[in-house]
Amino acid sequence: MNDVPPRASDSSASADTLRSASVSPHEDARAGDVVENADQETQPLPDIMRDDAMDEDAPTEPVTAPINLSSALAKQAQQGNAYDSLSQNVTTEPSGSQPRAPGMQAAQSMFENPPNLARIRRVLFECKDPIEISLEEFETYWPFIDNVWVKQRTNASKEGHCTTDYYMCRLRRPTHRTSETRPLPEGKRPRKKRVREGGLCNFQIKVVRFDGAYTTVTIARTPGSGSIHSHDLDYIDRVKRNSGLMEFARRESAKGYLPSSIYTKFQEEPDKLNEAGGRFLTVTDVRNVSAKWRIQNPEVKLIPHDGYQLVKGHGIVKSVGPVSASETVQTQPIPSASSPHLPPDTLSFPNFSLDFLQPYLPNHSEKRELPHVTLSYASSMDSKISLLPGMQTVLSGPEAKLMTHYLRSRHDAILIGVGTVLADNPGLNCRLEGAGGFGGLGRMWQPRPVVIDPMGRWPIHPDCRMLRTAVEGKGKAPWVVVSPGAQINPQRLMMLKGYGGDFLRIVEYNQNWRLRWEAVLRALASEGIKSVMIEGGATVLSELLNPEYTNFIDSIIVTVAPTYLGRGGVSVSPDSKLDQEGKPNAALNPRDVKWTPLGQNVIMCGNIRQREPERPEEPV
Ligand SMILES: NC(=O)C1=CN([C@@H]2O[C@H](COP(=O)(O)OP(=O)(O)OC[C@H]3O[C@@H](n4cnc5c(N)ncnc54)[C@H](O)[C@@H]3O)[C@@H](O)[C@H]2O)C=CC1
Ligand SMILES: Nc1nc(O)c(N)c(N[C@@H]2O[C@H](COP(=O)(O)O)[C@@H](O)[C@H]2O)n1
Repeated sequence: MNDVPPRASDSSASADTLRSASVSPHEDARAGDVVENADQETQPLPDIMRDDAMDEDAPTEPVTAPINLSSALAKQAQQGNAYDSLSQNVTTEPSGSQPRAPGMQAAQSMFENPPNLARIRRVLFECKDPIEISLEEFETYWPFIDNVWVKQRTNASKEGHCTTDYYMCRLRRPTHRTSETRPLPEGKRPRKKRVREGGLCNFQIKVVRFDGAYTTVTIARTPGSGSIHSHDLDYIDRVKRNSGLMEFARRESAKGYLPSSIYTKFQEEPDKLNEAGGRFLTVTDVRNVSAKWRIQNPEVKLIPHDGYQLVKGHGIVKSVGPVSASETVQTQPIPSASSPHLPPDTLSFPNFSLDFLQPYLPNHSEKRELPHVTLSYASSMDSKISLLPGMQTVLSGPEAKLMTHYLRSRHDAILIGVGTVLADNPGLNCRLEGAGGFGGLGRMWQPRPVVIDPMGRWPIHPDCRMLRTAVEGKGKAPWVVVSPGAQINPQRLMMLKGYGGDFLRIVEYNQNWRLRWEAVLRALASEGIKSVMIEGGATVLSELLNPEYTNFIDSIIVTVAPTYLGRGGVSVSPDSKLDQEGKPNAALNPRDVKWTPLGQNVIMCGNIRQREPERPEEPV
């Protein structure tokens, strides 16, 4: 299978696992480890410096005479523009100034976008014609497009009046480099690297600065360059953030604001954020900028912006009413009141206490190798989770449903087997009011759906609820865990990636030729997942309740429904167990068990794995 290439950072693991992949195939089982998940949301790709891409002797004169910025904009407007939003500002009015009602206070914007930024980014990305601009214009706009370009070399004229910088598109060169084995400075962790195939885009430009009576900068394609990029600007914006945008984040960090608060505030101005190339900005990007500032200012206690608060388990949420300093950390999120603008499937935030869940929930401050795993499903009195194989069956009452969505919001990922996807076509998002897409910002509280589909049985298409949910901004696109034998054609791969999802390839099997759960969990951990809620279905749950997996399962939260589904139903039941004398024994007894009535259901919470004792605070 070569449509999902191995990732450089996993080279040692994949080498091992590829060895075991030569063992004979089986429907649900192949050997392995993750080979790729090129989700680039949070990983700025390393800069690529070059050597051979440009021909030194190639003529460097532009083919046509350069035009200035306004002509370039006018020309672009005539040609029509496929992906600038209609709302983009086309005047030269600074985009920060919006008409205001008399007496209205202007809310402080996070952005100081220069005029026409979206369009000028496009002009500087496309470089259709040579363009001559003033030095001031260059210095204003270039930082917002510098993510596209990687400098190759500089030539200066003998008199020093003319400097030419040669750039190639970031996607010209592969990210994989042999310098990976270079020793790292003490205390530095190796950077997670993504492999990108080289030669993707042959777009090259030169930036000629001429210092005369006044300084001009000419930007033009070089003769060896392709006439267009092989991708759009969004693609690059997803791969790497530009430095103009990150400067806004740095300025807010220097005011002592929490990265999550800065990120939240950015998301409140989506037009300006997109205009500045920040559509794919992540909270990790902001954290990286903030971390640099904090090295110089370690004593500063970071705070949320005015009108926001840090809510345990949910990050930054908008405050309702005035918030005093002592209230900045609360245990209960307070969502805003229902509004007609919310989608019709919005669930109101539980107005009853869910504190009983707390001891069984992930503690993200805990340092651990594998994610916290919660098994959570709804069962009948006779341990059935559906009436018939492949038939979705409602067992949770309204209160238990809200609880399930709350649990989803408290986990980084929701995992199910492909049998459940085929039976239920689920959304697997959090639909509580206040979650991203339901009145919340970005993908706030939204977990990552993960589907175990070793042979690629799921016919993923844009109508699947998980993809529709992602497109509507109401959840994240799924990651599909496959084995090396899965036939994933490139169109399918590109389609899923286009939605923000991905395939994770696992090449490790257990003795029954099933994917090793430890490898699945490790793969998720390596993608930054700290907690996983496993919802089903019957095959997945029954397997994980067996003794060999109890070390990986932290807690179990079962919604028990007052009904018997009967013998034809689909059971959740681990294998039978015998004691040392060969007598039948209980297969599994959860510990620290608590039963809590919730509407017509009863919720059984228990621990499976021994919990780490709480570590005492380290003395300062
Ligand atoms: N009441 C509830 O809370 C829930 C009920 N369900 C119900 O469960 C039923 C579906 O259950 P199942 O058919 O058992 O499907 P399933 O969702 O457990 O998926 C089973 C499939 O997943 C893959 N798989 C799982 N673990 C694997 C491993 N370790 N290695 C390799 N492949 C692995 C295999 O392809 C296997 O055929 C549906 O009727 C659904 O409605 C599902 C989730 C929750
Ligand atoms: N907690 C719970 N109670 C039930 O009665 C159920 N049937 C399920 N099923 C699980 O929820 C998924 C559906 O999710 P969406 O509502 O589509 O987001 C389904 O696939 C099962 O995993 N769960």
